[in-house]
Amino acid sequence: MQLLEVKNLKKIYTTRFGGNQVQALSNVNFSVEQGEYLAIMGESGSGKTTLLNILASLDKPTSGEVLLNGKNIVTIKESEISAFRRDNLGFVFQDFNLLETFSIQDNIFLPLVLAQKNYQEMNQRLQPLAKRLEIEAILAKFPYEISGGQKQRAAVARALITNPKLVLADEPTGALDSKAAMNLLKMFSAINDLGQTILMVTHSVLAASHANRVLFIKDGEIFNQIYRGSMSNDDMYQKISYTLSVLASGGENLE
Ligand SMILES: Nc1ncnc2c1ncn2[C@@H]1O[C@H](COP(=O)(O)OP(=O)(O)OP(=O)(O)O)[C@@H](O)[C@H]1O
Repeated sequence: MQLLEVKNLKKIYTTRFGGNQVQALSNVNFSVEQGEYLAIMGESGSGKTTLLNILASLDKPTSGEVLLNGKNIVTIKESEISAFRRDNLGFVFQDFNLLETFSIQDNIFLPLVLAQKNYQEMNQRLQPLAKRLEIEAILAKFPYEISGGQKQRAAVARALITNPKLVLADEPTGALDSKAAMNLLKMFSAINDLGQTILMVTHSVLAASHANRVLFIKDGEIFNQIYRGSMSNDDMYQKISYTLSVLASGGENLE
């Protein structure tokens, strides 16, 4: 079943001074199946953040459609956007975005508090998640007392606790050392194996090599896609590296 459909997406920024126009997305089309794990790559300035912001309903496209479960999120009323985001999407950011004055448990509870769930339900949802993400021992701690890897696992728990249809991750391993990054990627794979749909924007070949499909953006358009098929993570790594090297040399001659 198709969870997300992106159709003819275009985004033109008009700069405040001088009225210059920048075409960040020129014509983006792709869809994501329920349960997929998709990575989006592309050189700096290719339009990844612009795309993610539109998928997160933080920004509007100039034209085009984004359908989540058939509902066009581009036309949702401003007054309904926060609730829509809270009920359908989970976010994982590069720099964790945890509130420093809240305990880890309260950070994870936050989206449910905003959705006015009672404590018993919040706790029932937290326990299996905390176990799976190996953060049971740090729930009472504060962000400044734990490692980057632990912070990111707490952020993943916060993203998952609402049972979102789609998890959007923006460079989730960007601030982690290699061991913590690998640990997080294993957890993402395990979460995806349980059926969670994940869309991750990343510059990291290692991170993208864990996804089931990698989509490359060049100059605001989809340039190429790699499907995992029966490939191992190592095979994916090689193929992604090759595609990025072709992209960096101008994008010609891709086999
Ligand atoms: N608010 C804005 N106003 C004007 N131009 C913008 C704005 N945001 C992004 N752009 C331009 O749109 C294009 C795409 O930018 P975007 O940030 O989406 O790229 P990116 O692929 O995420 O880059 P990076 O990997 O460096 O984060 C770039 O040319 C950028 O300069």
